[in-house]
Formats: sequence, C-alpha cells, structure tokens
Amino acid sequence: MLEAHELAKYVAHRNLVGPVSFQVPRGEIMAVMGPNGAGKSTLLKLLSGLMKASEGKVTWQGSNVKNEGRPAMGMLSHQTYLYSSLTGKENLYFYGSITGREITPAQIEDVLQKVGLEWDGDEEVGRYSRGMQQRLAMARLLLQDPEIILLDEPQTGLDQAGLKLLCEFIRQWKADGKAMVLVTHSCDDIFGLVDRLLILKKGHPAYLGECPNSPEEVLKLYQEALQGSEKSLCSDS
Ligand SMILES: Nc1ncnc2c1ncn2[C@@H]1O[C@H](COP(=O)(O)OP(=O)(O)OP(=O)(O)O)[C@@H](O)[C@H]1O
Repeated sequence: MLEAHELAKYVAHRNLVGPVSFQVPRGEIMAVMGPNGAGKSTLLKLLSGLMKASEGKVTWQGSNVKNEGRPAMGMLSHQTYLYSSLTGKENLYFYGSITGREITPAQIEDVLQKVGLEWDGDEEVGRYSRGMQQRLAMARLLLQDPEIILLDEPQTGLDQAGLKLLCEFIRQWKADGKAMVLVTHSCDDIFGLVDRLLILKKGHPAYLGECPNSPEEVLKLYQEALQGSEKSLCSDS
C-alpha cells in the first residue's frame, strides 16, 4: 500500500499542496482532480521524490520511502522526458538500464509491439509525433514494470486507439496489483477503473473518498467540492 501522511509542500510560506493524507492499496487507482494550479502535479512530484516534501512522509508497505532503497516507481506524464536525438529503441535501452536490470533486444521488441511502434523503433524520437512519443513512454513503463505507477494526464496526445491501449494497460496493471495515482482533467474511459477520488482546491483536499461510478456523478461531486466548504466534503481525511 502506498500512503501519504500529512504530506505538504510550502515554498516561501506559500502552500502549494497539503497537508494531505491518503492510502492507495495495491490494485487500486486514486484519481486526483482539481483546477489548474490546484497542486496535482506537485503532489505527484512529492510522491515520486522529484520534489522534497516540507512536511509529512510517503510510505510503501509501511516503510518510509527514502531516496535510497526506493520502491520501483514509474511515471507517465504529459512531459515524456524522452531524448529526441536518440531512437525509440535507444531511449528504451537507456531508461531500462537505469533500473539496474539487464534489458534484452527481445524485451524491447515486445514492448514496442505492444504499443504499436514495432516499425518505428529505429527512428529518432525527435521525428515522432506527439502521440507516438506518448506511446513510447508507455513502452518505457511496460519495460520498467514498477510497483507504483504515477500517471499525470497520461491521455495527452493519444488518439482513440492509443487511449484504448492505455485503458487496457491500466486494467492489466490493476490486475497485477500495482498502486496507481492518476491526475486527470477528463472523465473518459479510464474513470471506470478508478476506485478513489481526491479533489484538490488551492492545494487542500476538498474531497477524498470513493469515486462515483458515472462521469455525471463525478462532475457533480467535483462542482460541489469546489464550491462547498472543504471540511464538510472531506469524508476521510
Ligand atoms: N517549484 C515551484 N516553486 C514555486 N511554485 C511552484 C513550483 N511548482 C509549482 N508551483 C506552483 O504551485 C501551484 C500548483 O502547481 P501544480 O503544477 O502542482 O498545479 P496543477 O494542479 O498540476 O495544475 P495544472 O492543472 O495546470 O497542471 C501553482 O501555483 C504553481 O505555480
């Protein structure tokens, strides 16, 4: 289980996010919603360790997540962090190797095939379309096979087929027991897989609880949370 305990980030006395506490058990997805600037990406950076928390801590399976001995975490975001002068395959070799595992050509071919880039692996990533880059970032995640997956607007740039593929991967990751946190602005197909919902308003949790089943209910809850008092809508924080 991934847990945030009173996690907060302040910069020059300005509260960017938190304090917020939540739990994401293995095999579950927590969606994070909120207006622009609400602190969603900051929260993911705190969870991933890209940004140091001002207060609180993150634990995985009950142990403090520190930079040393960090559990495997993977990120799929609107920023791909791919190297444009390297080919698709070279990017995968590079990112695969920094996990410390030996990566074989067969594994590279396999993940490229799974994301529909089997003919594009030798092309420089700078020549990829935005959607192809996002598909390559999905291949990188498949290769890394982390226990915790952080998804920051992962739909960015994907066409309908790419979105369907992403949903299938997320369904499989859920079945495999990954713990996932998903930042999103849209109630698309992925939402059917979401278990819990955190709505941030100016960095504070305006709602934390079960995720409604239909997009209409999510939208209604979202609007109520942003209009209403933060405390009264906060079911378990
Ligand atoms: N390193 C930083 N230093 C100072 N302020 C920052 C830093 N990073 C983010 N912020 C500020 O923190 C606030 C939250 O930003 P964040 O990117 O987390 O929002 P968001 O909810 O992800 O927004 P969006 O929906 O637009 O992606 C913003 O006001 C932003 O300007």
